[in-house]
Order: sequence, then structure tokens, then C-alpha cells
Amino acid sequence: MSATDESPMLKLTGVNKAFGPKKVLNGVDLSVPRGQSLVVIGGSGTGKSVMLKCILGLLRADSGSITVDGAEVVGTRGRALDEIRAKFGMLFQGAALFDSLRVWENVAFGLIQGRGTKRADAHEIAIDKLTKVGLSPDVGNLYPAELSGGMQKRVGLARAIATDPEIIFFDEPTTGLDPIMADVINHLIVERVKELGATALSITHDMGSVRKIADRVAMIHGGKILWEGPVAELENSGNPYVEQFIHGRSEGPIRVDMGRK
Ligand SMILES: Nc1ncnc2c1ncn2[C@@H]1O[C@H](COP(=O)(O)OP(=O)(O)OP(=O)(O)O)[C@@H](O)[C@H]1O
Repeated sequence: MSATDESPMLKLTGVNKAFGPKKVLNGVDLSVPRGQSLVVIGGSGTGKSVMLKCILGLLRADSGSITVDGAEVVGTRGRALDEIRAKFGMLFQGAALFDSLRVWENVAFGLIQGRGTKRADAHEIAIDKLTKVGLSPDVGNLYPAELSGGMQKRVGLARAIATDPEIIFFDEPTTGLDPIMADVINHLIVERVKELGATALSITHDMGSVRKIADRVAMIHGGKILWEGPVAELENSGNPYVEQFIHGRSEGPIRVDMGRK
């Protein structure tokens, strides 16, 4: 391992990304210590998903540095990128399950495809992970379309932890869930991440999720991280952008696009 235990698991330095003339990320600096859970908040269209895609290597940052456990993602391709990605687990917005695969096959996908785990062994692991997210083994034989949204999120979480990843990314993990189910999912996220000792990076607008799953919070606005601190300091950040955002006020320094032409 190239990195030491004190070095951050994930570090972004001066990350820029533009689409044509539109600058979306404008020097993002962010660091997630090992074993910590950092949640990035920010309004719609502020670049949270673009930042996540740059980390995952799904989009290429124009410049800057993104290191995962000391390994540089920016400019890395092919097998070297796959090796970095093998450390990742990911819970996508809307769970993003494969409709044509049974639930257990969805959970086992990364094990069978990515790690070459034997089907029978992968099945056993998948059933164990399903139990860990509160689903009974018989759910493993169903298809995603037969499940409620909350159950699909659980399956997505089981898939995210299937390979016992060192880093887990959560993209709007509670979108589309009622507040009680959202709380259940947040609780499961905390439990499973802690059990793995994993480092977590999440993006969300759900303040309930932030308060439940974050050790630290960072706010992105104007393509930059404009505040970062422990979740306990969120209420007293002294930053007018953060205050406006967390209290959901239309008045403040964040200009709300009302969709007028
Ligand atoms: N592939 C792309 N090509 C061009 N523009 C893009 C592309 N992907 C994202 N953008 C633009 O980048 C900006 C940031 O988008 P992004 O999806 O990262 O926002 P977000 O903060 O995740 O928003 P939300 O919370 O609504 O999901 C938007 O203006 C979007 O239109």
C-alpha cells in the first residue's frame, strides 16, 4: 500500500471540470479521512453528481488531482482505473438494479463479474448481505420489479457492501422514500459502514440523511467547497450559504432560479 494510515482515503485537490464554456467544478478541494463519513450538500445543479462521477472515473476531470488510497484517478485509465474502482462500493440514486436479474444476482454482480467469485459462493455472500439489510433469503429469488422502493434501496445497499469495499459512495440514498423508510435506510447505512470500517462519501439534499450519516459535512456552491466541518458545527457554521441551505430558505445569498425565461 502506497499510502499511510494517516493519509486521507480520498483527496481532491483543485479539481476542475467544464462542459464547453460551462464551468461546473472550479477548484474543488476535499479530503475524507479513513473510516469517516463525509456528506456533500449543495443545491440542484451545483455539480455534486459531476464531482462524484469524476471520482468514480466515469467523467474525466479537466485538471487537478483525485487520489484514492494514495492512487491518482485523474488521467488513469484501463486496468489501473479498474484496480482503484475495485475498492469502491456504490449505492446509486434509485438503486439502479438490473431488472432482468434476480435480487441475489444483482447483489452478487460485482463479486461474480468483478472478482470472479464462484456462483455458489457469491450466492451465499449475497444472502448474507441481504440479511444484513433486513431482507429475508427468499427475497433473493425475486426480481427487482416485485419489490417496493424501500426494498430496492435495501438491495442496492446490499450490493454496495457485497465486496466489503473500503470506500462506499452514496448518491442521494433516500430519494423517493417516505421519511420513515428514509430513516430506516439511513440507519442501515450507518450500521453497515461502521461494521465494515469503510470510508463513506455521500451526496444528498436530504438534511435528515446528513444529520444521521455524516461525521463531516461539506457544502458545494459555485463549483467550490465553500464550507466544511463536523456535522455538530453545521447549525452554527456562521456561513450564510450553509444557513440558507440547511434551513431551506428562499431568501439569502443563494439565488434561486425560478425557471423564468
Ligand atoms: N454530461 C454533461 N454535459 C453537459 N453538462 C453537464 C453534464 N453533466 C452535468 N452537466 C451540468 O453540470 C451541472 C451540474 O450538474 P450535476 O448533475 O452535477 O448537479 P447536482 O449538484 O448533482 O444536482 P442535483 O442535486 O439536482 O442532482 C448542471 O448544470 C448540469 O447541466
